[in-house]
This record gives sequence, structure tokens and C-alpha cells, in this order.
Amino acid sequence: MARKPIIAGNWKMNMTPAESVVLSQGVSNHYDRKWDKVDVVLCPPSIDLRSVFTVLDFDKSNIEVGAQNVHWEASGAYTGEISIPMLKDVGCTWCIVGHSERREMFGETDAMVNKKVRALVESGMKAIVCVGESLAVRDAGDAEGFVCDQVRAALAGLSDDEAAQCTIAYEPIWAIGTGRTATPEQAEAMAAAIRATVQELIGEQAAQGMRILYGGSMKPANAEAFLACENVDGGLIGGAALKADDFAALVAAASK
Ligand SMILES: O=C[C@H](O)COP(=O)(O)O
Repeated sequence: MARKPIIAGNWKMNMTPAESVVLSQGVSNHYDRKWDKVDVVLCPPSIDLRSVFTVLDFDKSNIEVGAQNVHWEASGAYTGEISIPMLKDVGCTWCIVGHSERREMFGETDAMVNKKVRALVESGMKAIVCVGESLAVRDAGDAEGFVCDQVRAALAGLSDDEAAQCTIAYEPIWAIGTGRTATPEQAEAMAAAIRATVQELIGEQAAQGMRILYGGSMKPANAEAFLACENVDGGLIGGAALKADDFAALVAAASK
């Protein structure tokens, strides 16, 4: 089944609002109609969302805006958190959930990831659910079991239709921001294992339609090898998303 690729840029905690305008405008300046073959998403810090949306909306460049995190409640006494209605109000259509940095540094558990995914899907927003193993887990030989358990936990309680709307991003923790990438064979093996797990949960047809991304030091020089993998449908990009030329080159690679 042909799946539309996704190239999503996770800016992490980089770019002030002023800088976000420059970077999003730089990306948008590269837009050409071939990009319509790809879902292109910019995920800036939440304080930048409105500015980035305004730039992209003005240009009508068919690039969407995503958040890096969200709370599952719609409002209330949750100091420092941001809700789905707030994200929607600023034009956000996507949200990253369960990034390993949130799991490791901010105590995000599988149960919290699941609540966020459920709330997003129920609201009609598109979730990019991050999963991935540490080097210790990989060296112990249980990377696939660990990652597939994360997938099951993230999608628990969703209807088949709801689960099918999610995107999974496989990001081996040892490859994030380290310059060390998984090999395309490792990425493909894990993406295939994730798809098989999703198939157990929601059936073959829906599993074949789900997009599975690779993330971890993906850049223009190595993107084509990942994008050529049968079960890899795009990338969740960190460092290379902070340079408009590099990010545009990744979208171009996915547009072929
Ligand atoms: O969300 C993006 C990933 O953590 C990858 O980051 P990176 O491309 O800087 O390794």
C-alpha cells in the first residue's frame, strides 16, 4: 500500500519567537508543488506556534504545524501545561507525544502517553507517538519487545479507527542527537516489528495504512537510505530541522 510520507521537524527547545519566524519562512521559501506528495510538519516550541502558523498560513505552502507535547485535560489547574483546545486555536493540527526526552527527563510514563494519545485522537488532532529503546535495552537483545510494548501501551483503549489515525515514530534513544544513526536495516526491522504489532491490534488493512517514521540523526546525507525502507514512511527530524536548507532537502528526498 502506498503511504504518504511525513517529514516532521521537532525543533525541541530551540528558536525564540523571532527566530521561529525566520526559520519557518526559510522552510516555506523552499516549497514547491512536489512537496504536496509529503505531509510536512513543523513542531516548534509552544510559544512559537502562533507565529509559525501565521507565516505558513500566509504563504499557503501546505506545511502544517505541530506541538511537541500536550496535556490530556482540556483546561484546569495544571500549571505550565498546554491543552488541546489551545493548540487548535493557534492552528496546530499535529502533536508529538511520548518523545524519549519527555519520558526520560520529565517522567512521562506509558500511561500518560496513552492519555495524551486518546485525547488527541478524540479531538481530531494527529498524534506522532514516539517509541524507542535505550542502548542498554538494545545491547540486552530485547529492543523489539520493549518498543512493541510501548506501542501497545500507547494505543491501548483506542478503537481500531482511532488507532489507525496515529503515526508511530521509532527513535532509538542512542541515535538521538548523537550523530550515530541506526542502520537502515535496523530501522526497517523495527518498523516492520511495529507494523506487525499494530496488525495484531487493529488488523492488516489498518496496519498497512499506518505511517511509521524513523528519527535519530537523520539528515540529507542519509535520508534516502531510510526512506527507501519498505516500512519507513518518513522521518522525525531534530537537529537537521533547525536549518531550512537541510530540512527542505529532507522533504525533497521524501517527495521523489
Ligand atoms: O524528535 C527528533 C529526534 O529526537 C531526532 O533528533 P536528531 O535528529 O537531532 O537526532
